[in-house]
Amino acid sequence: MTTTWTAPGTTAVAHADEPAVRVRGLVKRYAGRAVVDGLDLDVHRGEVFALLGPNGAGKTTTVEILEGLRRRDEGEVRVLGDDPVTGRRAWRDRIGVVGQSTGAGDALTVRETLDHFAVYHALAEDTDELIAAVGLTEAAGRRAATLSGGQRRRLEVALSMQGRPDLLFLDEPTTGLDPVARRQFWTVLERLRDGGTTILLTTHYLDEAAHLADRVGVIDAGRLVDVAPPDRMGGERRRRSTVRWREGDVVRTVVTTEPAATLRALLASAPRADLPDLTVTRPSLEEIYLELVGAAPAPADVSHTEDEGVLR
Ligand SMILES: Nc1ncnc2c1ncn2[C@@H]1O[C@H](COP(=O)(O)OP(=O)(O)OP(=O)(O)O)[C@@H](O)[C@H]1O
Repeated sequence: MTTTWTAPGTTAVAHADEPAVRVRGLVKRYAGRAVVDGLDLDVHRGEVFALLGPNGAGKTTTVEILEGLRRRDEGEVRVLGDDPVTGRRAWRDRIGVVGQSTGAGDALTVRETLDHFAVYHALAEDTDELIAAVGLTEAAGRRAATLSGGQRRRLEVALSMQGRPDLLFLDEPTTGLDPVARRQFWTVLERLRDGGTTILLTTHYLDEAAHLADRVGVIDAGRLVDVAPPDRMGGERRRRSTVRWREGDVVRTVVTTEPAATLRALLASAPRADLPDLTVTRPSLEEIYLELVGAAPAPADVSHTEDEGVLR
């Protein structure tokens, strides 16, 4: 697996300053209920963007609207400069899609599957190169039905790359894969990104978002509630540190935006005291995410304690 993939459009982009995806005020209703509710989103060319959010938040609905598979009720959507509703074959060929369920037939081998689907593309990529790019060379002669979950996902990615897309959509690409297969899969995606392909993926794995994404968007109840690089997600909340130590059997905690000052005060107040189990931690992406989607206590809970540096 040494091939670096190069998306052809990256060398001849017509509107280089236009984002790959631009969404404004997107609304989708089912039975009168808005499941996407005024969503704004930009995905820049060449970036990996991860969409996170609880079950039912509207991720798949949004992505399928961008792919042209579902119709929107309101809002503006531009994908590679075109409206997906009117996108023609040339536009569709610039887009790769990996959905939640597989579309690959089981009776054909990996190589036969790729050859079979090649006819759907105006300019299909060479089958052996695709197989090498996703690391399936050893399994090229095996029937799709006998592939493991991870190998199957690779085959789907190979299929999605067949038209040499500029933009790749992946809906929960690593769900069900074991930790080793997930990391191998990340390598495939990183190679695509390095070749210039823009990637929009949805995931429930925060470590996946943190590892792969240039930017993460959190969607909740059909709206984007935060967008940032993974290490800056949560804005001010991110700056909160928790200083924790043990006094006898009691664990003491201070939540503060100035951990150095807290540590100095602590040491000054008890110069000879030991501070067993002392730790200073920042909120993880998972903690920030849980707060953003309302599944963890809001930061207001601790801000009073933070300001006063009260031990509790
Ligand atoms: N065809 C449909 N008809 C009616 N309701 C739908 C339809 N498709 C989706 N929904 C509803 O829209 C909401 C958003 O669904 P969507 O699949 O976009 O969520 P999601 O964020 O992708 O969730 P998950 O993480 O579980 O995949 C859900 O309440 C779902 O039940």
